[in-house]
Amino acid sequence: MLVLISAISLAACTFYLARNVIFAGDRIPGPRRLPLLGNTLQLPKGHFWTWFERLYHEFGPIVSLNFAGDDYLLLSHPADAEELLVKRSAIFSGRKQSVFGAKYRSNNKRMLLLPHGEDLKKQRSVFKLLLRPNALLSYHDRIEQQSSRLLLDLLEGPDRYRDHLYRFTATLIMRITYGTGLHGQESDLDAILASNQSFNLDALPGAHLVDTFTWLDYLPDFLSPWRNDAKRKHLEELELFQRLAVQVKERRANGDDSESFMAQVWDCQTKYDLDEETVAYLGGSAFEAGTSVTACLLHTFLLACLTQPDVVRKAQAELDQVVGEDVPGFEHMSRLPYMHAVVKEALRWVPVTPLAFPHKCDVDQEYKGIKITAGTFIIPSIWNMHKDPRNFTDGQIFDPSRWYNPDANGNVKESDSLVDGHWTFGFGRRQCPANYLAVEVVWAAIAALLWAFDIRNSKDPVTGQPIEVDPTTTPWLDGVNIEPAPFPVSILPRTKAHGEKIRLHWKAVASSA
Ligand code: HEM
Repeated sequence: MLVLISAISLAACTFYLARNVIFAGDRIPGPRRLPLLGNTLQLPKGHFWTWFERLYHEFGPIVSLNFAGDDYLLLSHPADAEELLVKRSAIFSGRKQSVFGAKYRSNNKRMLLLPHGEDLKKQRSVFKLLLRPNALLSYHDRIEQQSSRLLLDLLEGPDRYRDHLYRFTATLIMRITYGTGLHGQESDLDAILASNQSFNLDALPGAHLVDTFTWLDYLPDFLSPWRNDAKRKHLEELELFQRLAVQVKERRANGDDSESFMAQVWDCQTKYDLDEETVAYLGGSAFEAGTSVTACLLHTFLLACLTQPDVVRKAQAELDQVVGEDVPGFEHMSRLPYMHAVVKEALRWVPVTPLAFPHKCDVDQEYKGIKITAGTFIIPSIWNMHKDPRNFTDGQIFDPSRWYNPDANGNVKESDSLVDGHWTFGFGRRQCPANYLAVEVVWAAIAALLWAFDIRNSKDPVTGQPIEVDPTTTPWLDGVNIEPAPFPVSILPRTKAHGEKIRLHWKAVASSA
C-alpha cells in the first residue's frame, strides 16, 4: 500500500512541477506560484475579496491563480463574466466535485454543488418555477408578519440586533419552505441551522485533505475515518430534510391546502421526475442557501445607515409621506421610489457574496487569445465589479441617488427591477435561483426598519460622544457570505407612537404567524 501511495504522490508531484514550473512561461498574468502549492500560501487568512481587489489592480481584469493544483481565473470586468459565464454558460456552469461535501455528505443531491447536467437543470427549473415573481404573492403575508416580529424583537432588545436578524431570516425561510404548521418547529429550526453551519465549515477550501488529494478516496474505509464522518452527516441531514418534507406531504393529504415551497415541490414531483431524496434536498437547499446570506446583507445595511444619516432621513421622509402611520407593506412598494433606490444600493454597496461561488469550465475554451483548459475554475469578483469606477462612480460610498429614477408620476418605473443593474446574484445558469424572493424579503425588512427606527451611532456612556464606526477599518466576518463583526449602533423607535404601533401591529398579525 505504501509503495502505491508513494508512486501516486510522485506522479502527482511530477505533474504539478511540469505544469507550474517548467511550462510557466506563457501564463496569463498573476502572482508567482510555488511548485505544488501554487498560490495557496499567499491566500490571506480572511478578507479574500480585498486580496482579489489588489490582484485586479496589479495584474488586470483576468488573473491566473493556482490553489493546490487547481487552476483558477479571477474575473473583474463584467463584460468578461457576461461572455464566459452567461453567453457560454453551457460550458462554464460546473462546480468543483468535492469528495467530502458533494459526493459523500450530499450524495450528489445538493444544488449548490451539483455539476452542470440534467440533475442541476431539474432542480433549478423547480426553483425558478416556484419562486418566479408572480408566484411570490402567496408569501407576502409571511414576509410582512416576520418583518413585524423583527421590529418587535429590535424594540425589546436592540443590543441583540444580529441575533434578531438571523432569527428573522431563518424563521421566515423555514415558513416559506415548509409552511407554518410544523410540529416542534423551534427545535427543527435549531437542527436545520446546526446542519447548515456544519455544512458551511465542511465546504471551506482546505477543510478536508481528500478534496486536495482526491486519490485519498481510493483508500479503504479503515484508513479513511473522514468518509464515515461525511456519510454520517449525510444520513443525519437527510433524515431531517425528509422528515420536514414528509410532514408537508401528510398535511396536504389531510386537507391542509396552505401554500409552501415544499407543498408545490410535491405537486411537481412527477412532472420533473424527482426522487424522494432530491425532494428533501430541495427544501434543505432553500433553507441553507437563503438564511445566512439575507441576514448578512441586512446586517451590512445597518452599517450603511451609520455612514449616511442623510439617506436614512430622506427615506423616512418618503415613508412618512406615502405610508404615514402604518407599517409599510408590499402595497406601498411601487409608490416608494427612494426606498427602491436604497434597497438596490444595499444590494450593491457590499455584495454579500463578494466572489459568488466558483464556476467550473467543462470543455477547453479560447477567449481573448487565452487558452482556458477544462477543469479551470472561474471566480467572478462581484466586489471588484461593484467598486470599479468604470461601473459605479465613488463605489465605496453608499449612495442610493445613483439608482433614483422614478417615472413621470413619481412612482417606481415598471421596468426598474431590484434584481437588475448589479451582479449581486451571480451569473448565468448558476445565478441565484431565488433572486426575486430575496429582493422582496430585503425590501420588506429595510422598509420596516427605516419606518420604525432611528439607526444612529451609539454614544460613549462616559463622554456622551458618538462612537464612530468606519466600514473600511471595521472587522468583517467572512466565509462565502460576508458581514461586519457586530458594531455599536443605536436602534431606537423614531417616536413613542412608532413604538406603540410596533406592538399593536405584531399583536394584530401574530395569530396568523
Ligand atoms: C440577498 C439575498 C441573496 C443573495 C445576495 C444571493 C446570492 C447568491 C449568489 C451570488 C449565488 C451564486 C451564484 C453563482 O454561482 O454565480 C447564489 C446561489 C444560490 N442561492 Fe442565493 N442569494 C440570496 C438569497 C437566496 C435565497 C433566499 C435562497 C433560497 C430561498 C437562495 C438560494 C440559492 C441557491 C439554491 C443557490 C445555488 C444555485 C446553484 O448553484 O445553481 N438564495 N445566491
